[in-house]
Formats: sequence, C-alpha cells, structure tokens
Amino acid sequence: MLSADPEKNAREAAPSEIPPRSLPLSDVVPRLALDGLRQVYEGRAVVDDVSIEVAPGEIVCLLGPSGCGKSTTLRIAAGVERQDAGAVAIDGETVSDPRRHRPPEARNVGLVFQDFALFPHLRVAENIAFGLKRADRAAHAGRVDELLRQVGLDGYGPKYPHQLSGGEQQRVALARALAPRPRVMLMDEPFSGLDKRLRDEVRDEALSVLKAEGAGVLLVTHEPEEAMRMADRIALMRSGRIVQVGAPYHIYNYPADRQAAAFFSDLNVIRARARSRQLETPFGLFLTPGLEDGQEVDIVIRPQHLKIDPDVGQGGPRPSAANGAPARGAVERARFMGSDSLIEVRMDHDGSVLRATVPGAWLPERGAGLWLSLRRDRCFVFPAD
Ligand SMILES: Nc1ncnc2c1ncn2[C@@H]1O[C@H](COP(=O)(O)OP(=O)(O)OP(=O)(O)O)[C@@H](O)[C@H]1O
Repeated sequence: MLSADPEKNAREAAPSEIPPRSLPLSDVVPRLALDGLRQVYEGRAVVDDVSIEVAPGEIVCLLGPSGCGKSTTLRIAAGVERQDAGAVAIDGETVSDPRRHRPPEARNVGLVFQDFALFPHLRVAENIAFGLKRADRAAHAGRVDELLRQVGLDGYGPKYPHQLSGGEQQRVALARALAPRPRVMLMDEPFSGLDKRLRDEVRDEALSVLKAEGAGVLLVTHEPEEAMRMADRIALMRSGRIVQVGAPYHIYNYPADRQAAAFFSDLNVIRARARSRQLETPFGLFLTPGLEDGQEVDIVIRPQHLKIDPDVGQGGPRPSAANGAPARGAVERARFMGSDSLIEVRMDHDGSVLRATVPGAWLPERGAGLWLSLRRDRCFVFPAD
C-alpha cells in the first residue's frame, strides 16, 4: 500500500533491496564534524543549520544546485571563512566556533578548491614538496614521484606551472594537497577541469589513497552522477540547508521530496486526489491509507521505471498488483541516447506526454500505440506542489 511517505512505500515494496546504510559508527570519533553551521550574507542565510559528520575513511559529497551554499560550508570547514554560528571539530577537537578560530594552516586539513593556485616560480616537484612538512621533504624524496604517478603526471616534476594545461595544473594542486597525508580533505569540484576518462582515473586513484589512509573527505559537487560514483554518503543541499543524507542508493531510491527526486533524473508526474483512502488514476488504483480525503498528491516515477508494452490490438497487458493497470498512448518522439532510448508518449486519456527510457536502441514509429504501466514499487507519492 502506498502512503505519502516515500521511505515507507519503499520499505514495504522492496525490503530485500535495501542495503545497510553506511552511517558513521557512533563510537568512532569523526574526522570532521560540522555542527549547526550558519552563515548570513546580506540578511540571507546562505548556510542554515548545517550539521554533518565525516568518519575516518569516509567520502561524503555535498551535492546541490548552484548557489545552495556548498562552497560556503566547505570554506567554513577549512577555516578560510568564519561562521556566524555553529562549530567545526576535527578528530573530536573544536577548531572553530563563534569564540575560537584556528587558522586553516593549523587544522591538518588538505584543501583542493576551484581557484587553486600553484606557485608560478616553483617547478611541479617543488610545488608538491611544498605540501610536505619541512622535516619530511628530504626524508621523502620518493614521495613526490609517488604522488605524481597517482595523479597521472609521471615525469612532470621538472616542469613549471605555465608549461602545463589547466587540467594538469589542477592535478598538481591535488598532489600537493595529498602530500602531507591530511586527516581531513576538503575538495570543491576538484575534478571538474578534467576530461571524462582522465577524471575517472584521477578521481578513483586519489580517493582510494585518501580512503586507505583513513582521511575523512568532504567533497563539493553539483553533478549527481559524480556524487553517486564517489560518495559513501551524499548530503543533498538546497537553499542553505541539508535536505537529506544517505548512501547514494538510498538517496536515489527513497528521495525525501519531489525536488530531491528530480535532482537525479527526469521525472514523470501524475496528479491525483485522494478519495476513500485511495487514488483513482488511469493507471489503476493506488491504496493510500495515510492520506486525507481531498488531498492532492503527485505520483512520481522515473522514465526508466515505466513498463512499456506495444499495442497489438488486444487491449494491453492484464492489470496486476505489481504494475497496476496499463494506460494507452501513442509515440510522439523516439530518440537514441547512447546507452538507452527515450520514448515520449502522448497519453490517450488526457493528452499529457510521459517519458520512458528503455535500454539499448529501440525507436518505434511516431504514432505507434503503446501501453504504459507504473511499477508500483518505483512510484513515489508526494504532496502536490
Ligand atoms: N562573500 C559573499 N558575500 C555575499 N554573498 C555571498 C558570498 N559568498 C557567497 N555568497 C552567496 O551565497 C550563496 C551560496 O554561495 P556558495 O558559493 O556557497 O554556493 P555553491 O552551492 O557552492 O554554488 P556553486 O555550485 O555555484 O559554486 C550564493 O547565493 C552566493 O552568491
């Protein structure tokens, strides 16, 4: 039975699919703990009561649209900005609150920010060695070579920054931040300047090194796919607040609200009104015992979760508990997208267009009849916008 609580729907629909959530263990002191951070600019709270913990060896991605406060949160964690309220602790020790403020260089954090700056007059190897403590520099002559290899820049040590592309410079900045083996690594879109193949390689290598060393990584990105690929946990931000935290699987499959769902993919939305504890729709009944009579809701489903059956003139597939009843429509447009095909279907019952994706290449003719069904275990029901 569906309720307006998507987590409850999901739990009831597919309990065996839910993996354990990778929350930090409560008896482990977090590498980084942000507690009730708040920052106000020009009368607007751009960071509003943000709390999150990063465990040793954990990668947490702050994910959200442009301007939602991700970078400001990271800058406060680094100490390059002072918060109006809240506290930052590293390995259990408070390094900043409204009364105290330890500067960034005294926090044992690695920083990789968008506006990274290399020393132009120093060679690549010297730039990286700068990240090592003075005493370590001589003792770890091989460390610079190891770091260069990790970021895919073997042999670049003698070059100067101006001889490098933007992406190469970015990787030198990453190596410099990795050099002192920081306990906390703060990264703001650190791989954005790299092309896809290189980005995957450098990212996987850098993050596995950080994980192996037990660092806590807080990483900012606005790309959902990147966050899903990298994160142990994603903290979804909107308008200065964290709206949901969880493992990528959890955030994707059990979004907190419609906007959270929309952040990861296109959505189909079917508006309905509750009556006698159910929703009557062209796709069959949805039982919604938790809804009041008259409440308007949106039934939301991702394009890849619609079930498609070609109309072969026999009235469509039989209704079932898993998929409800099918509704008929006609192909408006079909496009090949690379790994899958996107089919836009104009529905007979109300002329609305629903989008469905199928793996591989399938391009039915415009006007071809199709039956669409909504997989009940993949539907979310949210209060109407
Ligand atoms: N020093 C500042 N003074 C005034 N407003 C600021 C300042 N720094 C940031 N802002 C505003 O605070 C909001 C949050 O900015 P922030 O850089 O944290 O967002 P973001 O989520 O990292 O965005 P993006 O992904 O575009 O980098 C934005 O509206 C920004 O314009």
